[in-house]
Amino acid sequence: MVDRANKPKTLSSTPSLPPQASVTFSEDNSRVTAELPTGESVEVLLYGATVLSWKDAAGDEKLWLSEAAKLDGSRAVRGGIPVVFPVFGTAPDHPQTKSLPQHGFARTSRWEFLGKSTSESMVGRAANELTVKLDFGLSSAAPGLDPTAAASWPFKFNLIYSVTLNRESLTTSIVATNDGAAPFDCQVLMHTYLRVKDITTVEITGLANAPYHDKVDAANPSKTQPASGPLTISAETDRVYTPVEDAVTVTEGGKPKFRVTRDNLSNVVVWNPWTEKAQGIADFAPKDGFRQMLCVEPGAVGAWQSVEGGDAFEGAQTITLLD
Ligand SMILES: O=P(O)(O)OC[C@H]1O[C@H](O)[C@H](O)[C@@H](O)[C@@H]1O
Repeated sequence: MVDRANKPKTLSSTPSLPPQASVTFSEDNSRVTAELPTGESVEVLLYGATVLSWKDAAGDEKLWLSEAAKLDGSRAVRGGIPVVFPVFGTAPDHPQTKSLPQHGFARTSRWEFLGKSTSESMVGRAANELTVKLDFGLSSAAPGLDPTAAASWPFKFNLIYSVTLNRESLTTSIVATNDGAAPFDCQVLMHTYLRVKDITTVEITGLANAPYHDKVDAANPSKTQPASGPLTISAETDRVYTPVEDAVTVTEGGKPKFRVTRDNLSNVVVWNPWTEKAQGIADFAPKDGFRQMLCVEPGAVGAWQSVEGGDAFEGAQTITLLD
């Protein structure tokens, strides 16, 4: 007699396949959102092509966005990931860019949504992992271009900005093409506001031995990060690093949280306004919100990138979730 309870199980002839999963996607005239079948999501405002939100599968937000951020196109978004182009800060001594407002015009122009693409890979945490890429464009001929740009920066250019989401990471990349004959100089930066729970328990590694420009210490700005020990934040911090290492890691409460890697972006700005500066920033809310944010901003801002007619500058950041 066959002992049915102990009979080895045999595979059925056709293994059951997972249901066809796809990316959920929505678009209106102000923003674009995409959600992976596993729940991770990203939301991008056309104004500035600003990433407003990046959530993991559990719905936990990874970016800090001010409660007073203007999302109506009246000013650059305070939080998320604004795109800085073609100047970081202001450059009163640089003839081409001296008339531009702080951080240029990419973050104050309305970008066009160019489309989405999805791909599947077998690598990573899960087989059949989906990746979604959202592409945005801004050119010198675009109707959404900030009018101050047209008046102050008379170059022919085309920008493609791509936001790529998968289960573990978010990548933002830019291609800045010179469509004219005259060369132009530019700087590029991704002004990422990372969300943390408590800035006093945050440690930043990957900056060892890195020279930096300390914007808070105007009298003595040229410094070098010590060879050992992480960077911690306990006061206003505004530093333009040129890291020696490839990745900057943010840990919180001793646990790795984010790894930020760069492609062709040789600088990393670390910014936290702390108490007084936050008080003075009109769209920064709540005023103690600096405790829940840390800007880690990959960019090419230490020098000018000179782009000849027909050439392009490309750069990217990838933020990987470690927790
Ligand atoms: O107020 P914003 O123009 O958005 O600039 C916010 C901050 O951006 C960067 O991190 C700069 O290094 C800071 O000096 C600046 O204060």
